Amino acid sequence: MNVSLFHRYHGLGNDYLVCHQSVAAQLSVEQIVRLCDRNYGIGSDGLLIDIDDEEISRVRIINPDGSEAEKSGNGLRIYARYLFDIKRVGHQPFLVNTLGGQVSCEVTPGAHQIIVDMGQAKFAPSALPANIDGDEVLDRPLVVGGHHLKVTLVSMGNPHCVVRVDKLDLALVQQLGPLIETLALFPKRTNVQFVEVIDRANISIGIWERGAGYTLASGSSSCAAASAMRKLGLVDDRVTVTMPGGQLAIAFSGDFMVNMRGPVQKIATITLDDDCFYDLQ
Ligand SMILES: N[C@H](CCC[C@H](N)C(=O)O)C(=O)O
Repeated sequence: MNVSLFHRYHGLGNDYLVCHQSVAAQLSVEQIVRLCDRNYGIGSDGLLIDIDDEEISRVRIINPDGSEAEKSGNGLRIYARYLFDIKRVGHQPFLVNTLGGQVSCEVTPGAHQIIVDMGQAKFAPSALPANIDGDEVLDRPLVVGGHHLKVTLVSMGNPHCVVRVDKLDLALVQQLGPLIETLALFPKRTNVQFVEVIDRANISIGIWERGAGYTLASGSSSCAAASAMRKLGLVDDRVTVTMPGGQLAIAFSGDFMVNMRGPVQKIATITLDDDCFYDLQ
């Protein structure tokens, strides 16, 4: 493997490695899983692959379990900052293509606050996909692990099962998250958020990510949770989403078009040693 540079960033403690497609082309899925391992690899909540040989920059989002995600909110803010750092973009808004659709990004002055138009929240179960009839699943009863839940299904390009609770309990997120993620109801699995509505402008969420598990923050989860609460009429058009890792600002326009604004920080540029993969066949 030639010199393999990885750029490590985080958005509210949800961290990603970024690499160029030429580096990723040399990696097997097993090696990407190893890269994301926090003991045997560099450690990360996922890998962002920069595809720069198309008219519009494209990012592939790989979860720590090797599965590919259609979209990532923190991932897109980090990718936008990476493109700014390598001088492919400036402070003018620019388009980025993802598996889950095209988004518009903007790096604000100082490059620590990034704005992403995340596209439209969709409530049809088929958009996730979910094996359930009907146009929408809103505050629907669902029993999981003996707990009687109220769930709303939302797609941000990637799937989300939003559980509304009176009081957020992060231990319950970690207990029920993996059960919900892998329900047969979700043929491509799902991300999971538990949501407590604080008032019409504030929600608190706990996150269990598809293919990544418990994370401190999630941009697409913030968009999905805020959209679900907006759909239920419990919040207005501007919502601050508070997570263990910090806060994101969500704003709605039109028909559930979702705008997200939040921080990104660069941690390090890392040169990977081939020996990291020595014990892999
Ligand atoms: N694990 C997610 C992708 C990353 C989402 C999260 N890190 C974000 O910031 O949106 C999925 O499989 O859909």
